[in-house]
Amino acid sequence: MTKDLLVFESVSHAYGEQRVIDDMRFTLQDGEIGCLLGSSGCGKTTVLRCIAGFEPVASGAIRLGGRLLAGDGVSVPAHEREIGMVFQDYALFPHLNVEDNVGFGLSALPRAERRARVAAMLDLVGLGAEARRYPHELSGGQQQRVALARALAPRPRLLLLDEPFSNLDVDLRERLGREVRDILKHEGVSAILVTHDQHEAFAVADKVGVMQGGRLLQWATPYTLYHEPAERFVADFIGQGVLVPGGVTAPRCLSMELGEFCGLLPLGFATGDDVDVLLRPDDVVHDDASPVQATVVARVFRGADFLYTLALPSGQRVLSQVASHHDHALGEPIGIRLELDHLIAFKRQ
Ligand SMILES: Nc1ncnc2c1ncn2[C@@H]1O[C@H](COP(=O)(O)OP(=O)(O)OP(=O)(O)O)[C@@H](O)[C@H]1O
Repeated sequence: MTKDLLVFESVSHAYGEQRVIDDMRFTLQDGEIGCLLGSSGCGKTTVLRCIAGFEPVASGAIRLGGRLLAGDGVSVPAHEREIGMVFQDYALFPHLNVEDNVGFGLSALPRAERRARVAAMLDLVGLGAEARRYPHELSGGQQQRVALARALAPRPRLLLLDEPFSNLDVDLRERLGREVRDILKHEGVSAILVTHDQHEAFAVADKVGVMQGGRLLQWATPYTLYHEPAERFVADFIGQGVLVPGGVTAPRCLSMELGEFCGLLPLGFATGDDVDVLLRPDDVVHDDASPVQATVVARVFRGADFLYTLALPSGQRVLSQVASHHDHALGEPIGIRLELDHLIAFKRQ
């Protein structure tokens, strides 16, 4: 049975007059990895700082495992919140070796217990052989693993990770992201990750929250965000796709340049509504037999497939993902059709 761990209840925060978190609500279940995703300055780090206890909340409440951490005149000091943190720049102590870094927060434990916990944490992150090395003798990825081991050692109830992989190169970022997910799941530790990298969010997190200008637009699984974006911004921000114009011609029937589609439009639209329809590259299928032709205006070879940008007769652009043996030149017309199993549409204002 799932249990609420972190509950964010209508939290707002301002730096002076500037409101940077606006009535934000979400719940992280016990054992879940959540991610806050958004572009620079949208307030992600401020949310983490409020959870960690480095910033007060202006209104609302934050609870962890049923305990009120902040709000209603309460503010539990940061060191009493049972929360661990991992930062972008690792923040290791340069004068301590790896095992002393990892054991730093364990001074209350008896010596033997502390040594055992440090050894277990180093094994967990695959750095048992590096225990006596100093941070400057390690690669960036190894340093981040030490930071993770140090944060997990005191058995926090929640781990906060602020852009933990952004100083690493792309390959390592992906690998470490998967590793960190496996480690957190193995230890049963819940976490909140902050990133502006959508691939990272999808690879690591169970739930992702898309933020814009201090607001949380949607908090959902990566699958739901991709297939059922709740707002136009989320549709645009998550994955690749183009919003194309269409009109509702009958109940649940939509007409657009690429044809008429009935039965797929969600409820909530009225005949006569003008809408924008989200078309993902995998919705637009290359088919030589199709009467609908589009012209290749840009192409990116991605190994397994091409991502074509195509112009419809009206000039409207769409993206199409096509298997890589279909090699078409710029300017060439190709047949396309839509293959939709559901429709995402937004009413045009
Ligand atoms: N200590 C501060 N005092 C005043 N304003 C701040 C402070 N920290 C952040 N801000 C402002 O609050 C807003 C949100 O900042 P925050 O760091 O939370 O965003 P972010 O989404 O984490 O951005 P990034 O991805 O660039 O780190 C920004 O406009 C920022 O300029």
